[in-house]
Amino acid sequence: MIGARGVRVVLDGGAVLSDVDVSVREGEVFGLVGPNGSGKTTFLRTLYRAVRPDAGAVEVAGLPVANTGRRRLARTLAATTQEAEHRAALTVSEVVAQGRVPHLGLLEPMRAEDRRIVGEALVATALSDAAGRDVGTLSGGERQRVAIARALAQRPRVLVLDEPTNHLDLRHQFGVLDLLAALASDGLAVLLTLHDLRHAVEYCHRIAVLDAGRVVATGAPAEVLTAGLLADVFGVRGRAHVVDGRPVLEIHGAVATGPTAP
Ligand SMILES: Nc1ncnc2c1ncn2[C@@H]1O[C@H](COP(=O)(O)OP(=O)(O)OP(=O)(O)O)[C@@H](O)[C@H]1O
Repeated sequence: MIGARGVRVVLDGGAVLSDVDVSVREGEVFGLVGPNGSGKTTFLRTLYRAVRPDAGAVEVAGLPVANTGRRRLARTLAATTQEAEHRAALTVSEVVAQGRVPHLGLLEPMRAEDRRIVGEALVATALSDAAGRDVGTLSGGERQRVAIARALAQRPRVLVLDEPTNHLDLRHQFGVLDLLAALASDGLAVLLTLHDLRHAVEYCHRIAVLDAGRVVATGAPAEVLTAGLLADVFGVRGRAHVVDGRPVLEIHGAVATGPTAP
């Protein structure tokens, strides 16, 4: 559903992504992990045309992103971003209803079917009780869920989420991850960035590890997150292993850095 080959992105004269290959299949939760500044957000931005690769090709559900109009793309791919969004005086349900725009004709009002889909997105994100609230009055975590609900209302085949568990309390972190797992098992391709590697191990079918703009490993999380990779890329001591058939990640702390020379 997502196919990126040889992607290179240069920003301000520096290579932010080099030779990135990522493929995400239908029905898969795919995690993009890596330290701060490794290029995760920039890669996601290439998928919805916010960043144009300097080399390589990106396809979403068979559509070449470079030659596909935003509206056509938005009927296939929905994204939630980390960028602050300022929406003056809109209610939660009005924001979620924006997800239907790519499916409507110009100035065409929402149909009963669209309203049903918006209602389902609110239920899926536990926001039905907040439907009439002004988004400006919501907490960071609630706004995160609104963004996910709007993406779901797009009824995409591919869902791309930048740190969807950011700002969420523990219950809602697992709520969102369980929801994404359920959506993937219904056939959606889900690509997300994550900082919590335990979530990556527990929820992702596969991950790609980005380090300084390059993919250094791709595969099942428990196989990829070796002690050596955790130390080299993330600077932590730990390992992933399988306990009672379930992958588990142990992290014991930061890699000790020796005393700095005077
Ligand atoms: N518009 C831009 N112009 C110049 N450099 C940029 C721009 N956007 C991002 N960068 C740089 O590209 C690199 C990768 O940034 P990116 O946001 O993709 O990383 P990330 O892995 O998502 O980081 P984080 O985990 O901190 O969110 C960083 O060094 C960043 O400073």
